[in-house]
Amino acid sequence: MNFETFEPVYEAILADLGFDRDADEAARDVAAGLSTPFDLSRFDGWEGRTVAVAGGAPCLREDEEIRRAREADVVVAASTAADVLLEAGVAVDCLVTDLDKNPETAVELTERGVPVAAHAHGDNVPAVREWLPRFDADHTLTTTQAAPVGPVYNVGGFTDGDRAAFLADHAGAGRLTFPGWAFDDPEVDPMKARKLAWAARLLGWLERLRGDRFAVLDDRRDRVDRELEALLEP
Ligand SMILES: Nc1ncnc2c1ncn2[C@@H]1O[C@H](COP(=O)(O)OP(=O)(O)OP(=O)(O)O)[C@@H](O)[C@H]1O
Ligand SMILES: Nc1nc2c(c(=O)[nH]1)N=C(CO)CN2
Repeated sequence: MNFETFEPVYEAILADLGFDRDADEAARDVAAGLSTPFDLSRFDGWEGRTVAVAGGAPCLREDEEIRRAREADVVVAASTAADVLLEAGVAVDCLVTDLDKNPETAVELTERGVPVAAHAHGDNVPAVREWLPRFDADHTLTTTQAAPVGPVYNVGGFTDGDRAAFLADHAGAGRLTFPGWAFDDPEVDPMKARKLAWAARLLGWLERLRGDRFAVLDDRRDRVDRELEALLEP
């Protein structure tokens, strides 16, 4: 997805969650100064393949969810999903993170040559300054939710998990599966619940754009469809 397509939805997210576009742009610019270009053709091998987009819900630890990740051709892990999968012996092909929970895992993965998509936004500039320089730049894709500049990319998405799905889609992924997702997780705080509601809308948008249906949305599709009608109406 290009930024022009993403921008109206991005603006709606900012308005709903009270985040500031100027702060996102400032974070992007800090990240740009600490980044080198990343060749996205590196993900060409994902084309047409089954990609598991692993989320950070507690259910990821269940055997069935681990199995779904293991069976995929490619595993893209959002944030802490990487630690759970690595512990279970499932190889991770890419980590998508905004650096707030497991940056040490990200350092380790880039050192092993596994690409990490590191996201800069208005509320994580200290983490960007601290951690980006520690990553192996050859294996670091820097992302923003604002307009892309130079070595900082935006292929759509907001939370780590849905950004991972947009990245997989951008790379031409075939089937997408979603182990470790729970939109109605009673354990999360109110802000996280609102972010998860956006993750659901963004995945709903992505499945429409792909002409696809993600089983992970089956219990929530009516609600997401209603919300998308309001969001995407001209
Ligand atoms: N119940 C859930 N709790 C947390 N994350 C979930 C859940 N269900 C799906 N996810 C997806 O998994 C991703 C990784 O979750 P995790 O809690 O490990 O990371 P996070 O660093 O807090 O994510 P973010 O910063 O994007 O909120 C989230 O970004 C979200 O897209
Ligand atoms: N400005 C801002 N942007 C974000 C934030 C956040 O807390 N602040 N959290 C995200 C995923 O959790 C993604 N983007």
